[in-house]
Amino acid sequence: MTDIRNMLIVGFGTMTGAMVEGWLKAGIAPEVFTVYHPRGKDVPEGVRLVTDWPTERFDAVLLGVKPYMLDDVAPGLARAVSDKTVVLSVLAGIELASLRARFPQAEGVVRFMPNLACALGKAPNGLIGEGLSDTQRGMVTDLAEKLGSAEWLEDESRFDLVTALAGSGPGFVYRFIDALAVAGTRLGLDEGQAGRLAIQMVEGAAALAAQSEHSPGELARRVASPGGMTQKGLDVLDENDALVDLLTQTLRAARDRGAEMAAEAREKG
Ligand SMILES: NC(=O)C1=CN([C@@H]2O[C@H](COP(=O)(O)OP(=O)(O)OC[C@H]3O[C@@H](n4cnc5c(N)ncnc54)[C@H](O)[C@@H]3O)[C@@H](O)[C@H]2O)C=CC1
Ligand SMILES: O=C(O)[C@@H]1CCC=N1
Repeated sequence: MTDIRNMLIVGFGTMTGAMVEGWLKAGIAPEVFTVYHPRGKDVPEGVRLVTDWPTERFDAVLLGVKPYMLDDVAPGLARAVSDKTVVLSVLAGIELASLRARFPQAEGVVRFMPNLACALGKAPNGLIGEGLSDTQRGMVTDLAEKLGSAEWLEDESRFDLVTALAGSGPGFVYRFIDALAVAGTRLGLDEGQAGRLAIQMVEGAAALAAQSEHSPGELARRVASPGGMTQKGLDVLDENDALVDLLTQTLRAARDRGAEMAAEAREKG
C-alpha cells in the first residue's frame, strides 16, 4: 500500500470537511491536503489553502462541490490532473462516465460515497472505480478505511442505492431520533429529556449492534419479553410490514433522485 503524498480538494464543505477531520485524526499529515477555493476558506491548521488553480500535479483530487456545480470547477481542476492522478468524487448521482468525460487524462476515477460519521472514523464508504492501478486501488481503500470501512462495488447500477442507504442514511436516522423524541413529548415527557433519552438510546443500541454476535433481528427479540411492553411496540412497526415498506419507499425516492441527477450531468457532459 502506498501512502498518499498530496491531495487537492475542490469544494471544501460539510462532507469533505468531515473527511479531512477523519483523515487528520487517523494520522495523515495536514500538509498532504491543499484546498482550492476562489474566495478563500477556513481550513484546519497545516492544510494549504489556494485561491488560484494550482499547476502542480496531485496523487488525488477530491471533488466535493454540489453535483450541479461540477462543470463550474472541472475545467480549472483538470489542470491539476495528470495520468498518475486519481479523481475521487463524493458527488451524489454523478456517474463514472460523467467524471471520465471531464477528466479524460486521469489514470483512475472513483465514486467515493462517505457520510458525515467520517469525522469519527465510523462511516461505511461506498466505492466504485474505473481505470485504477493496483497502487491507486490500495491507496483509495486505505483512505476509506481511515474513515470507517471500504465497500467496493462492481456494479454501478447499485451505487445510487448504496448512496441512499449509507450516504443519506444518517439523515433518515436523525429523523427517526427526532420522531422518537417528538412522540415521547406528545405522550407527556419533558421535551429536553425526551431528546436526550432518544439520542443516548440510539447511540447505545447502534454500538451494541455493531459489536454483537447477534443480528439486529435477534437483538430485537432479546429486548422483547413475550407478552411484554417491547413486543406491543414492535407489533405496531411490524403490522403489514409498515416500517420495512416505509423505508423501502424512502430508499427508492432517494435512489431515484440520484438517477435524475446522473441524467442531468450526462446531458451536460
Ligand atoms: N452532506 C452529506 O452528508 C453528504 C454529501 N455528499 C456530497 O458532497 C457534496 C457536497 O455536499 P456538502 O458538503 O453537503 O455541501 P457544502 O455546500 O457544505 O459544500 C460544498 C462546498 O463547495 C464550495 N465551493 C462552492 N463553489 C466552489 C468553487 N467554485 N470552487 C471551490 N469550492 C467551491 C463551497 O464553499 C462549499 O464549502 C455534494 O456533491 C453531495 O452530493 C455525499 C455524501 C454525504
Ligand atoms: O443529499 C444528497 O444528495 C447527498 C447524498 C448523500 C447525502 N447527501
